[in-house]
Amino acid sequence: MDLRLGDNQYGKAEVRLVRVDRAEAGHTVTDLNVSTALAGDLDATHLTGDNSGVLPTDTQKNTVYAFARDGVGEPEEFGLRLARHFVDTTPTITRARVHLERYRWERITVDGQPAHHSFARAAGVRTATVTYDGTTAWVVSGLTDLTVMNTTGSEFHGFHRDRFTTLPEATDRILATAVTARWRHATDTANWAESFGLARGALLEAFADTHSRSLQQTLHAMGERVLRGQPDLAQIRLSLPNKHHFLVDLSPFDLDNPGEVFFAADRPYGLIEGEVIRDGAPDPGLAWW
Ligand SMILES: O=c1[nH]c(=O)c2[nH]c(=O)[nH]c2[nH]1
Repeated sequence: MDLRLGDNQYGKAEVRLVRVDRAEAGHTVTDLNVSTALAGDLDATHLTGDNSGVLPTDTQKNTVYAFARDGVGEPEEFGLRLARHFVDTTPTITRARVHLERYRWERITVDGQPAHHSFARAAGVRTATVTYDGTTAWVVSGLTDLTVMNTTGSEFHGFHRDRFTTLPEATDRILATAVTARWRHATDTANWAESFGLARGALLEAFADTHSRSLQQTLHAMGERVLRGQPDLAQIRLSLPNKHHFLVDLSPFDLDNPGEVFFAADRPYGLIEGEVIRDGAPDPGLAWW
């Protein structure tokens, strides 16, 4: 035969799970979007329609909800529980990948007091991807949609010019981006909450205190700051859309514009992506991304 079945995986995408912990002192909300992807000996279903080795995606969804009955914990923990369960209990499945997004709900304050059971959805999403192959569990933590802006301290000049280049050299511009970052842990045990807090803080601090000559340079500084702060992190990848802010020409109205009035464009946008890797970090194999 000149054709063969290539790589494949299957699972339930975007299982929306909200868990309420009803402590007397105050409720807490865990709001997740969970996606499962299983791989293994699945030739039969593709080639002959024999589904005896297929754990239905409906069952995978049910497992997410059933496991949540005991509590969810940190996204990495919940992902590890699920991934290990699918591989360790399903004969045909040799690899499970569980991707989680956790949405933020902040407690509302009433007359200076934290509300008992009222929350407002906050910006920014925490992410985790766990991949387990029956032996090793790879854990990647991250965040997305963390929108940040520096109103000065950003330059972009000295770039290559050709006959299509019109961009003026900028010695003082707005730098804004919505950070997507994923960092890979060298181990499958960690204080996930603390590690996430440190990484998020490092990203924000590096963005704020790096005098930027390009978003590429800022990206590298952000990645470096995260890895320097946590020796157990092996690798970080960043994807940074350059949210351009163009100074509006007010001269038709006989007005100057000393860097105060901007047009915030939403597209197109520069998309700057890159990674920082620690020398000697274990090979992530298929787990990365
Ligand atoms: O920080 C930047 N990097 C670029 O590569 C680029 N290209 C561009 O047009 N503006 C910018 N800004």
